[in-house]
Amino acid sequence: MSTLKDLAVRLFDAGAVQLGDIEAMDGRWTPVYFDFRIIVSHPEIMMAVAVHLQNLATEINHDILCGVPYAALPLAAVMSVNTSTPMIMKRKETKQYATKKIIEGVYTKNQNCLVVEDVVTSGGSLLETVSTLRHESLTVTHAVVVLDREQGGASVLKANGVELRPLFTLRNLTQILRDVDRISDETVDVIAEHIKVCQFGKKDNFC
Ligand SMILES: O=C(O)c1cc(=O)[nH]c(=O)n1[C@@H]1O[C@H](COP(=O)(O)O)[C@@H](O)[C@H]1O
Repeated sequence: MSTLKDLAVRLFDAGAVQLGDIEAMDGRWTPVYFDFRIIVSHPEIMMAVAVHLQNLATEINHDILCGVPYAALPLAAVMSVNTSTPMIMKRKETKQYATKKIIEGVYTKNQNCLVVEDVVTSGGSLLETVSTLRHESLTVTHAVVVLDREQGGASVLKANGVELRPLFTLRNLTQILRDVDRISDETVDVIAEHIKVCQFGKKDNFC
């Protein structure tokens, strides 16, 4: 299995990391944006990310997997097949005809559902999925994610009974990329400052 350091470099070289003044979700700005959707075009990277997430998942009691739509759906699917763990899919909107479902797949009340996500910033997207799953009487206590941007999402999730297990944090990922000369010291500093001033769930944040 590739190391996390190898994986970070492969993600960067595949174009998953964008630097600059970038508009992220909900009109917020960031000096670095991670687009992990590109891994659908790189099966070997997809497999490596899924296997690393599976390893995190072995320490968490779960019966079923659910990826946050859409970026984490293929990741959850690969994990499901690799580990023979059933998966369900949360729709973005309730289907308007026939089954009228919000969740696709088979599940039963009180099953432990492990949520899979690509990026956590404020924790909002993940929480939305958790709340739908809980509404369907599934138990959710943990989420595995590729990247925790360390901008308050983990605390928000913890306050809502969800423990986050990330493969990377924004600081350790930027440090890895600095160590292999993919990014400059200046970029590391800009990102560190962004993490400091843009904290969700806090009063004085500048996001
Ligand atoms: O908008 C973001 O904050 C974001 C930053 C980033 O580097 N990569 C990224 O994919 N995102 C998007 O932001 C979502 C997570 O943001 P939160 O809902 O604030 O946790 C992800 O599911 C992505 O849609």
